[in-house]
Amino acid sequence: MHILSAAQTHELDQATIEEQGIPSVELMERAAGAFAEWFARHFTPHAAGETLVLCGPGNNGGDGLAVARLLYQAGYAMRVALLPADKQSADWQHNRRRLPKAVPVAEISAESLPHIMPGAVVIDALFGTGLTRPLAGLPATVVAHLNTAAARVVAVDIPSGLFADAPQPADSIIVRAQHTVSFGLPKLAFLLPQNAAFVGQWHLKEIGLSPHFLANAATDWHYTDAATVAGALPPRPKFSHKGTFGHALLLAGSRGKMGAAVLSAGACLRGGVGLLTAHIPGCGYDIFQISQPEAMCLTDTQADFISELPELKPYQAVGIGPGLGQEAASLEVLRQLLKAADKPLEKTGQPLPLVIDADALNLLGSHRELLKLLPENTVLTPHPKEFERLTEPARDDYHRLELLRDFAIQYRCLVVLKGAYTCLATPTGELHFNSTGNAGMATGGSGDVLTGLLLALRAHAQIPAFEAVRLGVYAHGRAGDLGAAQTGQVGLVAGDIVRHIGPALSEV
Ligand SMILES: NC(=O)C1=CN([C@@H]2O[C@H](COP(=O)(O)OP(=O)(O)OC[C@H]3O[C@@H](n4cnc5c(N)ncnc54)[C@H](OP(=O)(O)O)[C@@H]3O)[C@@H](O)[C@H]2O)[C@H](O)CC1
Ligand SMILES: [K+]
Repeated sequence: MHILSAAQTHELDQATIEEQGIPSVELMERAAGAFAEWFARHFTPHAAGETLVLCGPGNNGGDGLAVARLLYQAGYAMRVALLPADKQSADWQHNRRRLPKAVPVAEISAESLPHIMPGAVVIDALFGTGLTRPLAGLPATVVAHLNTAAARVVAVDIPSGLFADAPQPADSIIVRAQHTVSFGLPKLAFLLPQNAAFVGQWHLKEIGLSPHFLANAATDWHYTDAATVAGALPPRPKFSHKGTFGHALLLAGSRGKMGAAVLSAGACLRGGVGLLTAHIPGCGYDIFQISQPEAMCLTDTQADFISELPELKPYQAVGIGPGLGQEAASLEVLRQLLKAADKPLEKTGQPLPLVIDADALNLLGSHRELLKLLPENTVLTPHPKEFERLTEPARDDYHRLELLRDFAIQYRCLVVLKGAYTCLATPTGELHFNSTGNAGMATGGSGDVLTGLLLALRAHAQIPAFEAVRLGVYAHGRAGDLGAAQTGQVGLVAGDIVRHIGPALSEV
């Protein structure tokens, strides 16, 4: 699914109206209808009590007026407060006329701000995607008043005061909504941690926007959902054998961190790899062989860390990092691996696929001269702190996305920035935000599981690099969601994610 800029969203509206030959108020009616339907499923008229709709002068306010009418007709007690303006949009005026006389309407002024009881339900329709500057003056006063009222706020399309697609001053006055009911496509702002307190839970409503425009819109921002990855995993042919799905090598573990190697290996096996060999320090032999009998195991001459790179010929992909530690000898192994992997393989003509995680990323961060050795399409899976070590501290979430994109382009690699809405950056500068996963996955070992799964998918000869990573990120999150459905988010551990990789992959 695409993510569009505010300007493109406006073009999308126009394209829909022209293509479908409908008046623009019809599109507003669809949006208001979708909002009212969501509202009615979340609040009974009794639970909502007297509901206040705050309306601005544009089409977001027009949506609010239409919502007030529809909810009034559905039996809700409604009142409306209008922000004064020199000019209101045509569709606003249309819906102002259609508002039943029985709904009380007040004009807002600094002296008469709407009275809001604690716990009251308020629908925020002040500003939407047409916001052109941070709120100031009366609009800012109204929003600050709303934010201190301890109301239950549901935003129409986007919380008022929030830019849909761009950074804004840190002290901007923005509605703090519990829910945001948005139309058509997710807004970039919803996917950034810095906006979570404004957006609350967001819900997407289909309003029949032009599929033709959506398919052809030029954007570097994408949202990976179930439809995106459907069919990405080729069916296993009847006459396949274990060689068909690749032989992966995992370099992982050190004393006290063998669990990372075990979890990562488990995920790789559940990710459908044909064969897995793990190269681990001597101390981990019994632990690893007992807990992962399906994998083969090579032990390093060092007991506590990895100091040797095995012969790479047998392998179709290599993962390095989980539980690795940062010994000087392990750094040398990483250096040798990067050099060896950069030669094109006989079979594919491509460099050996690599997945680099955890301490291997930290080693890259502390020895940045190694970055230029990264073979094309290498997969890096940093969390924001690890990413910062590879680049620089980000000013805000938008700046971090900029750094991420630049890094992926400069080093021609696939960078998976982990977090809620994990973001995959590609060498061509696209950003793909993931839709699956939950806060239960913020637990030790979760990243090791992702590395193992990505390793399995990169070893698969029939899945191109980018598709493999996008699929792996999606399936990892989905496995976490399936796991949390059983354990709850609090009780979820990384092993639960491993156990649900199979079901997650069979869904796609
Ligand atoms: N496809 C869809 O998503 C649909 C969306 N709909 C709804 O329409 C809004 C977008 O409506 P639009 O009229 O473009 O914009 P807004 O309602 O957000 O606001 C525009 C007015 O607000 C003024 N403005 C902008 N910034 C400020 C500010 N900081 N302070 C005060 N006033 C501001 C602006 O005037 P200017 O001064 O900038 O000229 C406009 O008067 C979308 O979010 C949806 O809710 C459709 O209903 C259906 C399809
Ligand atoms: K709004």
